[in-house]
Amino acid sequence: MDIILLGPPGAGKGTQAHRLVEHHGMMQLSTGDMLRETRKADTELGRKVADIMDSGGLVSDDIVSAMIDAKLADMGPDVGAIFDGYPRTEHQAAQLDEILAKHGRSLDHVIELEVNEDALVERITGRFTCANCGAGYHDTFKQPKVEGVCDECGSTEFKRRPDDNEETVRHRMSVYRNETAPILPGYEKRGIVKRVDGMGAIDDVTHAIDAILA
Ligand SMILES: Nc1ncnc2c1ncn2[C@@H]1O[C@H](COP(=O)(O)OP(=O)(O)O)[C@@H](O)[C@H]1O
Repeated sequence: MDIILLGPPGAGKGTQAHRLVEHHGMMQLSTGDMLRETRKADTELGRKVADIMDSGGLVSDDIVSAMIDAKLADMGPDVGAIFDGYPRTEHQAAQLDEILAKHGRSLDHVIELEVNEDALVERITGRFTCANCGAGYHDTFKQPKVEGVCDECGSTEFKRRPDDNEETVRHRMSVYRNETAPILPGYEKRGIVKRVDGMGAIDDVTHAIDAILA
């Protein structure tokens, strides 16, 4: 089963994708995570990607689609893919259709996490993750149970994303509205869009997604 998790920055796509990986043995394909790896390299591409990400703009469609194509080539046909942060433009959506067809796969659901944009800025600017296992936390909403220690793996190292500041977040929201939201009508015509209230508790959102996948 292949699905897209869709929603603005901070909607909780990454959090829910991690849970789907744990509960359903699916594979998370996050172009944001892939690009964060790419930017670490001291190469021309790494520096270009870092500049674009820090401004909140979009990396080129061909670069991200090639990354997705390469990941799917390595995946067994029975492992479900969770597309997280991809596709983000109408061109990427068309590219994904071609890539899926090439690998003999198809989309089952596009799950849209519906959220209130004003709340997102607070969510995003307060978030941080475990540097070791990637577990997500928040200054106000979800501190580790023991201060400074990851609940999941015990690590004491945490990190914040450089693009999680208010100015960049607001730009990423407008990019979502202008570039990404327009891909929804195409999927709606195919009857595969499912909407989930992304403002509820993390567990409630997970239950709603589980019900769609069941
Ligand atoms: N599919 C994509 N197409 C173009 N750029 C992307 C794509 N995925 C991620 N990026 C780049 O990486 C940044 C971070 O993406 P992501 O981790 O998905 O964060 P968020 O959903 O919180 O904005 C984006 O702002 C953009 O610059």
